[in-house]
Amino acid sequence: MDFLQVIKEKASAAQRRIILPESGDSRVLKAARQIVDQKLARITLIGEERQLPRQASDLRIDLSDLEIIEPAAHPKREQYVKTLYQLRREKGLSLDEARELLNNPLYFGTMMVYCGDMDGMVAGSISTTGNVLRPALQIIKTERRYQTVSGAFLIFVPDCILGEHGLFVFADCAVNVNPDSRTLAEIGIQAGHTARNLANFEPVISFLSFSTQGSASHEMVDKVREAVQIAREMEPSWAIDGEFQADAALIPAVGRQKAPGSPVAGKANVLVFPDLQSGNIGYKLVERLAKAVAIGPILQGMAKPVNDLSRGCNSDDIVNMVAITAVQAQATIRP
Ligand SMILES: CC(C)(COP(=O)(O)OP(=O)(O)OC[C@H]1O[C@@H](n2cnc3c(N)ncnc32)[C@H](O)[C@@H]1OP(=O)(O)O)[C@@H](O)C(=O)NCCC(=O)NCCS
Ligand SMILES: CC(=O)OP(=O)(O)O
Repeated sequence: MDFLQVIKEKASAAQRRIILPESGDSRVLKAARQIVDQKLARITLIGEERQLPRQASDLRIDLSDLEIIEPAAHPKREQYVKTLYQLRREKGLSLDEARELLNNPLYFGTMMVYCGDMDGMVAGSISTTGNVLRPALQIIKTERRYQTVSGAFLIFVPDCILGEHGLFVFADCAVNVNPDSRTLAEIGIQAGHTARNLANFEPVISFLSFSTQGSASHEMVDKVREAVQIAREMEPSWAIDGEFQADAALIPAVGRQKAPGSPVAGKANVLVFPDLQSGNIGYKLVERLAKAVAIGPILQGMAKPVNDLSRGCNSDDIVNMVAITAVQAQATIRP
C-alpha cells in the first residue's frame, strides 16, 4: 500500500494540528500515541485534563506529551460561543443554546477548526456519522466550488489487478441518502479529485447502476445517465462513463462485451454509487468479504477538513485518517 506511505510522508512533512474529540475511546488514545510517535501530526485530545492521562495509563498508554483541552475551561470558550451564535442565529440558535452546544466535544472541535485554532478534526469511532457531520455541515460548510459534501473511501483490495492495482475510490458511502443527478455528478467529480490528490492516480470514473448503457429502463437508471452527462460537462477532459453494472465497470472482458468502445468500461478505478444504500453496503461488503482495507469516510467538498470514521474502526484506521486529514489540511492552507 504505497499510497498510504506517501500520504504519511506528506502528513509528516506538514505537521498539522489535528483534534480528536473522542478521548473516551481507547482506540483513539492508542492511535493518538502512534500518531505522535510516528510524527504524523500534532494531536490535541478533548477530555478532562486531570482524568485522561490517568485513564490512559491504566491502559498502558502514555499521554504525558500530548495536549489535552477541556471545553468548559478553555480560554476561547466565550469567543467560540459568540461566533457560533453569530453563524447560526438566523437559523434560530440562541446564545444560551450556542453555549450548550459547545459542551459537546464534536461542536467544540469543529469550532476550533472553523476558527483556525486546529487544522482538522477526526471523529466517529463512537459517534454516528450524522452526529459528526451535523456540526461540520452547519459551521464549516462546503468548499465554495461545491454545493454538496460527500463521503468517499479509499479501498485497497489485496492481490487484485483491477482498478489501480487493487486501489479504488468509492463514493458516496456516507452522506447523501438519495442524491439527485446534479448532486450525483458532483459526488463523482469530488471522487475524481480524491483519486488525484490522495490516492495519486488519474481517475477513470464509472457511475454504477443495475443497468449497463440502456440494458434496463427505470427512473433510477435515468438519474445515473443524467449524472454522467453533467459530470462530463463539469470535467470534459476526464474519463467518465456509465451507467454501468459493477462487472461492466471493473472486468475488461465484460466491459468489452456490454459497453464496447467505452474508455471506462472494464477499467474503472473510481466507482460512484447511485445512492447511499448501495454505497454504504457496497464498501462494507468489499471490506469484510474481500478483506479490503477501507479508509474513510473521507469527507469531500468540505471547506476545511473534518473526517468521519466507522464505529467498527481500529486504531490503525484512526492513524490513517489523521494522516489523510493532515494532507487535506495542508492543501487547504493558502500561502
Ligand atoms: C448528513 C446528515 C446528517 C444531514 O442531516 P440533517 O442534520 O438532518 O441535516 P439538515 O437537512 O437539517 O441540514 C443541516 C445543515 O447541513 C446542510 N447539509 C445537509 N446535507 C448536506 C450535504 N450533503 N452537503 C452540504 N451541506 C449539507 C444543510 O444545508 C443544513 O445547513 P443549514 O442548517 O446551514 O441550513 C444526513 O443527511 C444523514 O444522516 N446522512 C446519512 C448519514 C449516515 O447515516 N451515513 C451512513 C453511515 S456512514
Ligand atoms: C461509515 C459508516 O458506515 O460508519 P458506521 O459504521 O459508524 O455507521
